[in-house]
Amino acid sequence: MDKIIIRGGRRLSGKVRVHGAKNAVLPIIAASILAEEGVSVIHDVPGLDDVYTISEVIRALNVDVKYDSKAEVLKVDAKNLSEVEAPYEWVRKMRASFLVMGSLLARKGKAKIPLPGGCAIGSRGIDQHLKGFEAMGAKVEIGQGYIFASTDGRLKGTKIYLDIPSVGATENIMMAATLAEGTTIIENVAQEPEIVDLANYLNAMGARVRGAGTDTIRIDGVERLTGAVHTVIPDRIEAGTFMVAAAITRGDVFVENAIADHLKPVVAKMREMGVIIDELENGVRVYCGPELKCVDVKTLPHPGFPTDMQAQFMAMMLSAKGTSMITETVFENRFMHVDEFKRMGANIRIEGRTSIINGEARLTGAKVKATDLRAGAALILAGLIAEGETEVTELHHIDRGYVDIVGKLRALGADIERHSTPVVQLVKDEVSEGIAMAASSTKASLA
Ligand SMILES: CC(=O)N[C@H]1[C@@H](OP(=O)(O)OP(=O)(O)OC[C@H]2O[C@@H](n3ccc(=O)[nH]c3=O)[C@H](O)[C@@H]2O)O[C@H](CO)[C@@H](O)[C@@H]1O
Ligand SMILES: C=C(OP(=O)(O)O)C(=O)O
Repeated sequence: MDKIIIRGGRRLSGKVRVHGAKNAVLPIIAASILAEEGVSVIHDVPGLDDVYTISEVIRALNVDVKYDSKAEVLKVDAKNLSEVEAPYEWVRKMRASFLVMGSLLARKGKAKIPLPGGCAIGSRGIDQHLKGFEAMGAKVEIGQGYIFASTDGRLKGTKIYLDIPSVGATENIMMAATLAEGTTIIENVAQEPEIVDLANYLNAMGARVRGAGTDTIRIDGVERLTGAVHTVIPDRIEAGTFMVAAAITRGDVFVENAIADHLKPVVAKMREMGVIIDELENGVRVYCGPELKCVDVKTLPHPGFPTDMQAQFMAMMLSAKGTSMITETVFENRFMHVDEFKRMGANIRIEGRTSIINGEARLTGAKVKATDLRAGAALILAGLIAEGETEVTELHHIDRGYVDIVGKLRALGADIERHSTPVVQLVKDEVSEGIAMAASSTKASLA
């Protein structure tokens, strides 16, 4: 069993570089299969387990995918796309696999995808995705654990109002609409930077998408799309995680590549806590004095405070003066880290969708498990200030979304190491073109 060991008490300083965004690259890879000809060359693709998973999904559709993990470049040639069924073995590993549905429906007129199911942080419905496809003329059937969608001829452009500004539904419908007949207008859409990045990539492929980043997106359907060159935006959640790492250890860290504009609520709340953040040309410098103040945070769709930073903020609140509160409005079960923090000596109370966090906690190292991706990151952050040794397990969650978090924190001065089983290490070392994909299959079958 892999584990991360942290001995707390070190102040972090130096520079850390943020990788390309997981939540931008996953829909972009799903969109790459829309291209009837030409190769897409996608830069700044992080070597994450989730990237390997979605790559395997599109490979199963007979798409040629090559990943150069050193250069972080992914090449996709989708001209031979022939299959329409995404394999359960990959979809069950990662919900975002469902994002291939819109592209498949648009390009092949049908798609068969296993129901992604719930996950630890919530039930995570897909009704808004399906409502969008149906409004465009698709017939959707659910049975034997699968969703089967089909259309006679092209999808038809129409007006769709989302009941909630779902990130995934916005992306899936956007992709489907690129090849639809006529104009699709989607209202009450998600406005995350990752939506804008997807729209930019689709437009580079020849699509006509306008309004991404606002609450209404208009897509004028085109006949065909071709491969395109694109560079993925930096990961704002990875950036935020390192910003918290700097503040929680009362350190001084330059987070290179962080785009402050994408991090407005995070920056604002950290400043409210007393953290100093200098917005520089190529990143942000984060430092602070010995004392942090308590704050209240409510997670919301963008441009509100991101739910994906909630657990990391809770770790930081444990070291602040006074009582902080977090209200989680996006996912109904995203407080699983609370019990793990308690194992480290935290005093936190949950009342409905709100956590009440008592500050100035004297955290002590303990054996804890990552219950989901960001919970895992938050436990590492807590370990950085805990007295003694913290051991974090269930690292597959963390590997979905952070490239070498241990190496990056160690380079900043943290006392942290990862203990891997030899066979996993062996697989991880396989990095040349194409081999990384095979390695991930091997790794998955070992998981
Ligand atoms: C790969 C990716 O980009 N993942 C992000 C994406 O997830 P994801 O796209 O799954 O998140 P959504 O915005 O769709 O979900 C937000 C909420 O809406 C609900 N919902 C969603 C769709 C639907 O059809 N019906 C429905 O009820 C979900 O259960 C959830 O409670 O946005 C989340 C919210 O910012 C982030 O935490 C995830 O990191
Ligand atoms: C919840 C997350 O991702 P996903 O939607 O891929 O589960 C996340 O990135 O924190």
